[in-house]
Amino acid sequence: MTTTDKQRLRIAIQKSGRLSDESQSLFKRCGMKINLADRRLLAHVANMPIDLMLVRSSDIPGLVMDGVCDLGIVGDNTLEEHALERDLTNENSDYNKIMSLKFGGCRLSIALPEETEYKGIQSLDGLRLATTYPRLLTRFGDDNNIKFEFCKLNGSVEVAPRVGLADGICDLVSTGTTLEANGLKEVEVIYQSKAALIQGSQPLSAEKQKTLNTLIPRIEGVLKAKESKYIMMHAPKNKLNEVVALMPGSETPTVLPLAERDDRVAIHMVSTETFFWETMEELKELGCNSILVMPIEKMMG
Ligand SMILES: Nc1ncnc2c1ncn2[C@@H]1O[C@H](COP(=O)(O)OP(=O)(O)OP(=O)(O)O)[C@@H](O)[C@H]1O
Ligand SMILES: O=P(O)(O)OC[C@H]1O[C@H](OP(=O)(O)OP(=O)(O)O)[C@H](O)[C@@H]1O
Ligand SMILES: [Mg+2]
Repeated sequence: MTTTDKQRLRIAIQKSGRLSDESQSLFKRCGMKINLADRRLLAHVANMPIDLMLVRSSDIPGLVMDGVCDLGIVGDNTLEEHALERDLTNENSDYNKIMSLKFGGCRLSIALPEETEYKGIQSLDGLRLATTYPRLLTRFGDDNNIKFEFCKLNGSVEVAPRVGLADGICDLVSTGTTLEANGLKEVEVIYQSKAALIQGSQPLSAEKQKTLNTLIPRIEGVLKAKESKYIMMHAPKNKLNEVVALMPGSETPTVLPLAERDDRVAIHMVSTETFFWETMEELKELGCNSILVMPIEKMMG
């Protein structure tokens, strides 16, 4: 490893799968020019001292905990499962969660064949469940005083009950389509997950820390901008307070006069929460018109 390599912040992200596009696009929006040649597993960022390591998501917690990578983007589910596994074998399981990101939302749930009558948590005692997450499932069992048998599968978990491998499953659910397609019903949610940016517990060199200090506000800015909208409209001057009160998470609006209209003004403001059609309809009822809702690319300060 050259000295220059040592000064470059190394970040592990998923190579391909549910988190890979969002992870790359987050960093691109932070201004990184990523040199992603086909099949290259260590991508240099051309304009910042950062390298992206493209790996399986299940390897990311270990790479960060062992200090091979300085940072990583991984689902809470994978992270927590790996940490519990390492605790069991007395391996280092330390990490810092820098922030939760706003993608990769899913839940870890227990599901049973649709025809099984579900009689509450205690009725799960003694069942054999297929899962990729035996540690999280055991913790749920311990918290509820029940025991499971496992069948560890790393993919296609939903097929296990149909082929007689298990009584039910414990797997990730987002829309519920996969459960439905496999004749399963969700009976208990045991863990809620989102993608997270994590850091190893080892201190960073001064150069790497400097890069991280630049990167964090940029990520926060991108995440904030994602939910925020720039809103413009024309509003009746005498309804100004009611209009502003309707705006979700808005900061002080800019109020501008309109040429040749004393009774109406133009309002510009940033709304930091999801802006719904219903709000636009209410604004219209208050007499607003020319309502424009525009995406914001970056935010700072
Ligand atoms: N259906 C889903 N909807 C939203 N997020 C999901 C969904 N399934 C998984 N995830 C999240 O994305 C992460 C990666 O899932 P994905 O299926 O792409 O990879 P994997 O097969 O679990 O892992 P690996 O990269 O090790 O092969 C999961 O750990 C979870 O946090
Ligand atoms: O509730 P849904 O929206 O249907 O999503 C749930 C499915 O998504 C994940 O698998 P994925 O599609 O990532 O396939 P994999 O088994 O290859 O990881 C998860 O393991 C479920 O099978
Ligand atoms: Mg998957």
